[in-house]
Amino acid sequence: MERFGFVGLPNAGKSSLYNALAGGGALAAPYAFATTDPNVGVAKVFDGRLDALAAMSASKNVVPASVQFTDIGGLVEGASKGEGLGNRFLAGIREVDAVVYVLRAFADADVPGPTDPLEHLRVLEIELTLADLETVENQVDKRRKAAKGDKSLLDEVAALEAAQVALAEGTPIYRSDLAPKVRELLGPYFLLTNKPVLAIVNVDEDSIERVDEVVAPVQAELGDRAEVIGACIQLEAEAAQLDPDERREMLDGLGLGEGALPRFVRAAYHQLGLRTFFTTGEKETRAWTFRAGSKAPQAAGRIHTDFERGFIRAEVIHWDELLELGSWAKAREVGKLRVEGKDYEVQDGDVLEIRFNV
Ligand SMILES: Nc1ncnc2c1ncn2[C@@H]1O[C@H](COP(=O)(O)OP(=O)(O)OP(=O)(O)O)[C@@H](O)[C@H]1O
Ligand SMILES: [Mg+2]
Repeated sequence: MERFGFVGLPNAGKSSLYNALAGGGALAAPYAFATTDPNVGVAKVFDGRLDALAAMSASKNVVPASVQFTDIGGLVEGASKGEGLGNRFLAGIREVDAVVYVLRAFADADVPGPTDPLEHLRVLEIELTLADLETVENQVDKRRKAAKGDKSLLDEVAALEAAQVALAEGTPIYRSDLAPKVRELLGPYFLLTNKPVLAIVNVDEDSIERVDEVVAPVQAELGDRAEVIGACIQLEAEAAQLDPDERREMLDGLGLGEGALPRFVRAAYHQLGLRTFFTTGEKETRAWTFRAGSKAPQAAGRIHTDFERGFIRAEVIHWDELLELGSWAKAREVGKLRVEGKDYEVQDGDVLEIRFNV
């Protein structure tokens, strides 16, 4: 399952975000290094399309897509050199698929630390960049030597050298102009700044009405390199403790609609290049995750490896078209189910039925 790692300074709201997504379980406290060991949880990907399809099919079981996330301890200036519990914390996110920056913008006299999200961003990126620079410096000579005997490594060495230049200038890889191909060659080094980034700006309750204003400078700084979302994580975490009806009432009362979390999880999901297809029936309606650009057999393989191995064809209809027709049987009757073969590129929102033979 795809995994996100939260990073941020102490008291930024990482554990609160974890609790908001997981419905509790992590210690959120107004002192630095409240979190010492990583918390790993699973978040459902809220998806109105899934609920609509489940209602249409009167499904007994509804299964949303889900992603994993890791909450680690706060990083401080010097973390890359072992300050605080830095090195240990950083190890906890080496292998995540994407990084979520939790940037504090809330003021609270009882919670120590800076409240300017740009300052959080600055310190955070310095630490991640320095940690990566150290990794690259440790590897580049070794790889150069290895490349003497194995010319196939030359591209990788060039990629490391390019990364070293960018990082030494203080540029995180994801913000550098390194080509996608070069970034791919750096994959084996699990660089922290070579992952997609999503930022969440944690505002105070009084600022939720002008959240765009608070988010703007961060979005301006990151440009199109990262998506930025504003939320009062504390409120979202409190809402997450309630049962669904009460939660809706609370969030609605605050003018927050469904709340920021569903949007956050969807954005995170999208950022990773993840997409959803559905299967639906009386027994179950389910959302399945696949990578953007996948062909039908690979996408079907997310359901079961046999579906990929023995793939024959898929019957396909887009979710909204199916919903309009009202049932799978009706869609078949009026000839709206498309028959697609091995080369079909599955689209986000497709509803599939797989024919296979093993
Ligand atoms: N939007 C907010 N407004 C007010 N208080 C908040 C907000 N978000 C979080 N807090 C509070 O700030 C404190 C720190 O939050 P939390 O423990 O989630 O931070 P953290 O990033 O996990 O810190 P650490 O790195 O020390 O583990 C908690 O007391 C939490 O309740
Ligand atoms: Mg914490």
